[in-house]
Amino acid sequence: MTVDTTTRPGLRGTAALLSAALALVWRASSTLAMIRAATALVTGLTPVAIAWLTKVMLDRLVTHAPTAQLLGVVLALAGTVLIGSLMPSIADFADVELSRRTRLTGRRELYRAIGRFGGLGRFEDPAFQDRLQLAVSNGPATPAQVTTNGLGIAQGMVTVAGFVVLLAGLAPWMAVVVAVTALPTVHAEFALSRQRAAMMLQLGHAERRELFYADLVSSVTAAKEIRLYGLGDLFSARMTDELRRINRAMRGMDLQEFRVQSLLTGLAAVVAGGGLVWAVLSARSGQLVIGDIVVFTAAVAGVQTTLGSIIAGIARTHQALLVFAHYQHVVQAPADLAPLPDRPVLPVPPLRDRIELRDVWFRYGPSLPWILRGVNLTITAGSTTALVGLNGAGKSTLIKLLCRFYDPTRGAVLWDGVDLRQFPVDELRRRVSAVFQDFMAYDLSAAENIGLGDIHWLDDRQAIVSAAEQAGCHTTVEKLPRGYDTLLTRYFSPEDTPENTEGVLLSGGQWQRLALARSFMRTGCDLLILDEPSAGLDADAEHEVHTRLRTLRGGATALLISHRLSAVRDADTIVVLSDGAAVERGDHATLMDSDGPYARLFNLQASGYQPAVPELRPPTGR
Ligand SMILES: Nc1ncnc2c1ncn2[C@@H]1O[C@H](COP(=O)(O)OP(=O)(O)OP(=O)(O)O)[C@@H](O)[C@H]1O
Repeated sequence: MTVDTTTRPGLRGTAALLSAALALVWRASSTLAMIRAATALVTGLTPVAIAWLTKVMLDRLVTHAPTAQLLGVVLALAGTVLIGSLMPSIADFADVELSRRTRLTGRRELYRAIGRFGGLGRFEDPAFQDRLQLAVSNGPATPAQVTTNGLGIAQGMVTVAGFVVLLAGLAPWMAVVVAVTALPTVHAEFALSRQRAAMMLQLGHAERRELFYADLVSSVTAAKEIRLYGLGDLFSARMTDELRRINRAMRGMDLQEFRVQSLLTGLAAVVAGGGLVWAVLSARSGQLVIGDIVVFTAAVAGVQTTLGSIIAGIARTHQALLVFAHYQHVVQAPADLAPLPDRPVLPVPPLRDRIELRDVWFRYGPSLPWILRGVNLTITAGSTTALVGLNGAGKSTLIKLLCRFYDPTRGAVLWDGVDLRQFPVDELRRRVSAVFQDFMAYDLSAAENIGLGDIHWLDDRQAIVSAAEQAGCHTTVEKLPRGYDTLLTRYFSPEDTPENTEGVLLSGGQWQRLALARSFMRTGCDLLILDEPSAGLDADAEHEVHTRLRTLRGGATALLISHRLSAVRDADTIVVLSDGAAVERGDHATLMDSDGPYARLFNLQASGYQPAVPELRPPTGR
């Protein structure tokens, strides 16, 4: 794991984080923020006013002041107590509501930022995932925590300032002693908050693993294998191990905090006790009157308690800011797909001529092996190109580059001669439709599962039905209990139909047809990519999909990946990818004549032995 610099952001960094957190709260609700600030000011002044009014009342009582004056101060005292006791409820309400609204705004801005990540690289970076996890789980709550704690600090400062003024009138040295004893507390609290924030980041990794095992044990997707292979206990044990590790780290931190707090409380008690002895002795010698002792005691206790809470508030704010730093890191992350320097950004024109991969080299990380090694490949506009090759040859990787989920490590992908990096990525993707090998099965209705292929037509039932017809799944969907409105999951239940509360699960091949229908929603796209579109289809369906592909793609350029070579023999061009390079290309007849790797694989499948994965061997014993 990389060392995290956000645990020590420095003074300027802290100030920037603070203003960003406060700005987020202000965006969430400026009115509530102002109400909360007002309650902090009033609450801060209340204890000082009470102490002072108590002193005045006692002095008037001792000096036998007129009843009206005495009652006046009693009424003022009662009014102050009343206002003071109302403030916490108002502050609590404002805090909770402000926190709710800030979380909403924070989450919205965070997910908008995540949506702006154009590529996939960040999602595969464990260090970034740790930050992301922290940003998602705790980040949006931190600005409200910063504000509440910040106002608590301001409120405490008002109280301390008031008490120090009162205390300085009686014993200036005591004000100095109380302030000096606060210094070790400040230091200790800062150190603790830094440690806690660093621990949270480190635990993020363990928490993700714990969540991973917890999800596995309770997920319907994993339920079959877990039961068949008897993995439940293993995964539960791993989950509890992670949880134990997390608890151990947190317990260690709590204990350390407990020890430091106890020491500091002891120090404060010694100072307060010493002060009280002095005050009592001074009163006996006539230097102080009874009201002075009340003010003195209230001021020492008030200053110490409030200083304690100010310091704890600063530490909590500091810690919340350190967590907020991860949120900011994610929200402000620069574009992960950098445009080409010194080249203009261009609108994406409709594909007229060809897509070309020119000497493309690619690896998923600097320390990972090369997956594509100098691929040169031309995909002619309006034609069907099939990409074939053994498992791991790099076929899916190549289409990920075409969709610009990653940029080539070396070389370029050109769209009618223009480097893909010169196009706005969203615009490029609007010209592409795809069925990925690991396509999504959404826990939504059948109509939505198809309509998501083009959200502009999400509510257009006619467009959805027509896409389903093209993919050959219209009849299947129509026969579902609620037709296109049937929920394709048993994870949720339909909200509006109490008499029919169960969703329906589809078979693998049926899901694949739905994914195909989803890709057909995007009519008028320039490039249609089908990565193993027929792997889960029965023989009839496979034949139908491939024979109809020419009409289905409606003039678009098609790129087809399949292990069933009979399915791609009609393609205009077949490209064989081997070990990260395009080793053969041509139409079926040409490649068969040349008797190379394609012909060998084709003959192997045609001979009756038709594995979907040609090189797959039966597992050997260990
Ligand atoms: N996100 C990733 N991070 C790191 N390595 C990856 C990633 N995705 C794929 N690889 C590696 O890249 C290589 C090529 O994978 P790819 O999925 O492109 O092969 P393929 O030709 O589509 O294989 P198959 O026929 O099995 O689908 C594999 O060795 C795989 O381990």
